[in-house]
Parts: sequence; C-alpha cells; structure tokens
Amino acid sequence: MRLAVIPGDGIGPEVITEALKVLGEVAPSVETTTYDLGASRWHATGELLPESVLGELRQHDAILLGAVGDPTVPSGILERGLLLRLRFELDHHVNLRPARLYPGVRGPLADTSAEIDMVVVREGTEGPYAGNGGLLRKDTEHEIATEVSVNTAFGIRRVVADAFKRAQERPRKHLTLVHKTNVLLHAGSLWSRIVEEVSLEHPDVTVAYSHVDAATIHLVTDPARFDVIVTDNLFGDIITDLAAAVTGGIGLAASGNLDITRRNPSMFEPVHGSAPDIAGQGLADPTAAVLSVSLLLDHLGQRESARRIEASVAFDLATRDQNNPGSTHAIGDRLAALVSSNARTGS
Ligand SMILES: NC(=O)C1=CN([C@@H]2O[C@H](COP(=O)(O)OP(=O)(O)OC[C@H]3O[C@@H](n4cnc5c(N)ncnc54)[C@H](O)[C@@H]3O)[C@@H](O)[C@H]2O)C=CC1
Ligand SMILES: CC(C)CC(=O)C(=O)O
Ligand SMILES: [Mg+2]
Repeated sequence: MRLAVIPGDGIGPEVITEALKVLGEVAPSVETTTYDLGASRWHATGELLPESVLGELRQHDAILLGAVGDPTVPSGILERGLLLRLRFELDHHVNLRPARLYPGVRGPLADTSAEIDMVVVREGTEGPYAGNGGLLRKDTEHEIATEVSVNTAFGIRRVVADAFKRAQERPRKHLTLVHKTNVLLHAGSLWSRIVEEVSLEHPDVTVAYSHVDAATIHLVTDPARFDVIVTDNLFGDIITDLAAAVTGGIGLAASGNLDITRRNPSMFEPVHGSAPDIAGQGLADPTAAVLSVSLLLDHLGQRESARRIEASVAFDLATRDQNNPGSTHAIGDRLAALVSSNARTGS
C-alpha cells in the first residue's frame, strides 16, 4: 500500500504520529510518503498545493490528512486553497462520517442508554462550498457578498445512490434526507426528487426527511432515530460536528473523503480541525485519526485490519478513565499496544 501523509497544521501532526503508530501495527509494510503542506510551507514559499505535489498524491492508494488551518494565515487560504482543493481535484464526492456512541463513552446527553449509531453521507464537492460567488461594490456601503450553492443532478445522484447503498447494508435500512426544502426551494426540490427516484431502486430502505434546523434538535433529543443521513456539503459539515459532540466528542470522530469511482485516491482525516487552542500541549485525542485509519483500511479492502483497529478503539474507550484519558502519546501508545495484542490473539 502506498500512503501519502499530510500531517498539516496545529494538532494535525500530533494525531497523525499516533495514527501512523497504530497503522504500523497492522500494516508494517505500508510505504508512506509525507508531504509538507500547510501553514509553514505557505509562509516559507507561498505554496499551497503545487501541481507537482498534486500529481504525486494521485499516484498513491490513499491519503491520510491531519488537519489544516492556522491563526497566522488569513482564514480560508489553507482551507480553500489546500483542503477543499484536494477534495475537489480528487473528486471526493462522498464525505463519509460515521458517528457512534461506543460502550463506556460518556456523551453529554441525559439518556446514556440510547444506542447512537449513524453514518452521515455528506456531499463533498458542491453546495455553498463550490466557491461560486464574490463581492460586488466592494468597500462601499452597498457591498454585496454572494456564495451561490451549486447542486447538480449528477452530483446529488451519486451521493444519494451511495447513501442508499449504505442504508441497504445496515440492519435498520433507514435513510434521512436532511435539507431545508421549505426555504431553499430550488436545491431542496432537486435533492427531494432525486431521493424519491433512487428510493424506488431500494424498496426495503425506509426514507424520512428532516429540515436541518429540526435535525439539530433531534440529534440532541433523539439521536437514535438516525441511521444513514444524506445531506449537502454545508449542512453535513455542521451536523457532523454536532453528531461528534453527542457521541463523546470531536476527538473521536473519523471521516473519509471518498471518490467512490476509485479513479483518485480517497483521503481520510479526523472530522476536527487543527485546534490551535490545544496544539503543542499533548491534549489532542488521536482516536479520531486512528479511526480514520480504520476507515482507510476498510476502503482499501483490508477489512480484518480495519476491524482490529476499531475493536481496539472500542476496548480503549470502554476501559479508559473518562475524566483523564491520557496524553496524545499515551492514548496512541495504548491503542498501538491493543492492536498489536489483538493481532497476536486474533481477536
Ligand atoms: N479538515 C480540516 O482540516 C479542518 C480544518 N479546520 C480549521 O481548523 C482551525 C480550527 O478550527 P475550529 O473551528 O477551532 O475547529 P477544531 O475542530 O479545530 O476545534 C474545535 C474544538 O474542538 C477541540 N478539538 C478539536 N480536535 C480535538 C481533539 N482531537 N481532541 C480534543 N479536542 C479537540 C478544540 O480544542 C476546539 O475546542 C481553523 O483554521 C479551521 O478552518 C476546521 C475543521 C476541519
Ligand atoms: C475547512 C472546512 C471546509 C473543513 C471542515 O470543517 C470539515 O470538512 O468538516
Ligand atoms: Mg467541519
């Protein structure tokens, strides 16, 4: 396996070090190439994602990314010029974000018995993130800013089809479209019509609809109702931070940016950002990065290794001191040891 690694900024390199430690236990022969992209490169050279680097990234089986974003770089430069550019250039149309409350994890909700286990399929290349907009009458009192949400039938259909396939394979076979069809009439109509069309190919998947504002209520009051959620790029970004919060915190939430056609390498990363508020202090939980490695292995067909990592995380979460889970390194060491002993016992 040829893996490109982009540690990135802030806590990115900290959590990626631990994730690679764990990966080394299940795939010792993996060939990794580290790419120095992010704030320091931008400061030193002005480069965000040179074409030559993009070309090299394309030659890999997958990419593992920490996070990008730094307070010393104007907001959006790294996020758009590096992270979103990678997702767009590599056609990462399915942004897969599972959210599961693992046994033993103390979430913030009063009902601790709720079984929360959902997968958010967020569209990854369109919506309001497409970069379609601008400023008119700049620096006047009548300045206008637009950020036009782009929703193509092709783009929606491929993520909706993927979401239905995932729902079909899950025990509950339930899919919820999250949107704002009562206000965003054009995009909402297209999303609804495509969900209806694709649902005809999956008669055993039950379909629900939730406006995004109501979905935020239900994610807190009754998250167990969700199985597979399909939604656009912006709504998916927001509700997956919330889904992470109700399942034990952003430090546990993994994601995959998938090109399901497999023409380009998919990219795996924690849901969280570079967390400058805790960077350099050993406070970041690397579990999200480790679970992202599990998603990566699963995507590449190495299901047994993926399962072994997830089982080790589940064990660690069930047995760790919830008030003091340990430093970034300590959690990484524990997970690596668990994965290694699971390898020996075959469990
Ligand atoms: N995929 C990416 O590269 C992303 C990049 N960003 C960028 O990251 C920077 C910081 O963004 P924020 O909005 O603060 O979001 P953030 O996700 O970095 O942090 C939000 C909160 O969660 C905490 N947190 C994050 N990861 C954690 C972990 N592993 N363990 C424990 N606590 C953790 C942080 O300390 C902070 O209080 C910005 O530049 C933003 O644009 C934000 C989200 C995703
Ligand atoms: C910088 C953002 C586009 C990244 C983000 O918040 C996310 O993908 O969750
Ligand atoms: Mg986000």
